[in-house]
Amino acid sequence: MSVTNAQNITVQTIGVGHSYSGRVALTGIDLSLTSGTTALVGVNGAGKSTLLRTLAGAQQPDMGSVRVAGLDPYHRRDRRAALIRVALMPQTATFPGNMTVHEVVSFVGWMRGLASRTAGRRAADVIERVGLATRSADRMKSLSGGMARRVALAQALVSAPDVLLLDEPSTGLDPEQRRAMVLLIRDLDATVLFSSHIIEDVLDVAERVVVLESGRVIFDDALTALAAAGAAAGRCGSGASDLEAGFLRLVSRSRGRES
Ligand SMILES: Nc1ncnc2c1ncn2[C@@H]1O[C@H](COP(=O)(O)OP(=O)(O)OP(=O)(O)O)[C@@H](O)[C@H]1O
Repeated sequence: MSVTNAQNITVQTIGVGHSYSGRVALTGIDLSLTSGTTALVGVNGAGKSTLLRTLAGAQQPDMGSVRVAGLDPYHRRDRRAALIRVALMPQTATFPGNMTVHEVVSFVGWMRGLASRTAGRRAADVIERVGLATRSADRMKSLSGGMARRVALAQALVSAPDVLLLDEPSTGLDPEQRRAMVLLIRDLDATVLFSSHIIEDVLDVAERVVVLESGRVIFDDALTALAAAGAAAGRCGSGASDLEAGFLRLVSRSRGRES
């Protein structure tokens, strides 16, 4: 079953491949994402971060092409217009420790083309949305790791991009913060692709799941289809366990084909 709407594609990859010093990270990736939330899952080293950076215009692939709202983020003519539409929350982010939370978020808004007053206002809004309003005037060096993750999300949200790419957004958060992050992602009005190792997060948020294994897409369908595959294999009967069983079954089948 296809879960994309060909008329409303906001991000697309065509035959994308990438290697690092001969080690293949991505190969033959054809993906179309439209509005809604998609989870990107895979074991360590499957290629998730590489794919997210590639879609964000942050890492030019060796092969194939990327389109954001029909624009090529790696072509000089389109790059500026494409990059305004897409934002990446990276897996690890570093911040200048002496800048305040409000300054680091509004600065990113300004860098992404907002007038400075608008950037300041939007920064205050998104800082509130990520639950850090009371820390807005604090210096970044005074924040915990989990709070810094939420600042990274606020930076991604500040320019209200059409496409949000979130690299393991809930990693390093305590259960309460994780829950808040999940609810926030669920309410985003954008095309969202987020990577995660936490199967409950996928269950709570995503409509669609893309599974990467050794740089290839081995599954791209509705969440319910992955859970159904897991239930058939393991007869678990609980959502998260069915998803996990579906995921493990896919990965082991894919590895069986390779060996
Ligand atoms: N900058 C880099 N230089 C060399 N190899 C890299 C680099 N970044 C990633 N790789 C390699 O590319 C492959 C895919 O890595 P990537 O970080 O995209 O996977 P991932 O699915 O995000 O992993 P994780 O879940 O551990 O974050 C891995 O084999 C990794 O070792």
